[in-house]
Amino acid sequence: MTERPTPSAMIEAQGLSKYYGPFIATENVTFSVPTGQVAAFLGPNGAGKSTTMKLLTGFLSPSAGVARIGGYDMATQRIEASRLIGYLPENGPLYNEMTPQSLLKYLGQARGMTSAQLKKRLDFVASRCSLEDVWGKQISKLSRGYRQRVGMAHALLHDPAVLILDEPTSGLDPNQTYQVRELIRELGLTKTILLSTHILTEVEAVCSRVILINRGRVLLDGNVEQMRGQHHDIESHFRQLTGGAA
Ligand SMILES: Nc1ncnc2c1ncn2[C@@H]1O[C@H](COP(=O)(O)OP(=O)(O)OP(=O)(O)O)[C@@H](O)[C@H]1O
Repeated sequence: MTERPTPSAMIEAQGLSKYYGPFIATENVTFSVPTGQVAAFLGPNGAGKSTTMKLLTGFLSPSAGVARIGGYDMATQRIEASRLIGYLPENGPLYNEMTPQSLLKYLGQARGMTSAQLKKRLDFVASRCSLEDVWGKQISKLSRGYRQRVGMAHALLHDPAVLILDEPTSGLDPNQTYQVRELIRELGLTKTILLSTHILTEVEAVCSRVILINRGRVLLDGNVEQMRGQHHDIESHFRQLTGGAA
C-alpha cells in the first residue's frame, strides 16, 4: 500500500512537456488546481489542451515533467491517482456496440464497485446526465450529444474527487449545454475540476480560474477578471493573447 501524500493541490502539472519527434506539443506546462476549484483550460485549436489532459490522466507519458493527482505521481502511483480521477476524453466513449446501461455497469464492476454502490451510482448518472431515454440503446446509434453524456456518466460513475473534462459541452444543444453547466456548477461545490472549452461564456458561467495555453506553453494563469483583461472582454483578450487579434 502506497502512503497517501498530503497534496498542496489536487491537480498538478509540473514542467510537463510532450515532444513528437521535433514537434513540441507542450513545453514546460506548469500549474496547479487547489481542492474545490473549477478551472478552465483555454487555448486555440492545437494549443496542447488535450495533450496536457492526457498527461495529467496518465493516458500519455510525458517527455519531461511530473503530473500529480491528489499528490500521487502519475508515473509511479498511477493506480492510486486513477481512483481519484474522472476523465472525459475529447472523443467520447468507446465500446460502441454496448448500451449506456451495459457499458457503465461493466465499467463500474471493473472498478470493483459493489452491486449496491453500482446501483446507486447508475441511478445517479442516468438521471443527472439525462440518459434514461437511451439507457438500453446501442451507443453507436446515439447522437453526438448523447454519446457525450455517456462519456460524462463514465467520468462521474465512481464519484471521483477530481474531474478532468475535455470539452464537456461540445456537441450539445443549448438545453443540454445548460444542464451540463448546471451539473458542473453543482459538482464544483465538492470536487476539483479542470475543463477545456472553446465557449468563452462557459468560463464566466462556471469557472473561477483560467489557465490559457498557446503553442504548448502557458500564457496566462489567473482569475476570470484577469482573463477579461483591460477591456473587460474575455473574447478580445483571448484573441490578443493568442495572436488572433485583428
Ligand atoms: N500523436 C501525435 N503525433 C504528432 N502530433 C500530435 C499528436 N497528438 C497531438 N499532436 C499535435 O499536438 C498539438 C497539440 O494537440 P492537442 O490535441 O493537445 O491540442 P488541443 O489544444 O486539444 O486542440 P483542440 O482545441 O483542437 O482540441 C497539435 O498540433 C496536434 O496536431
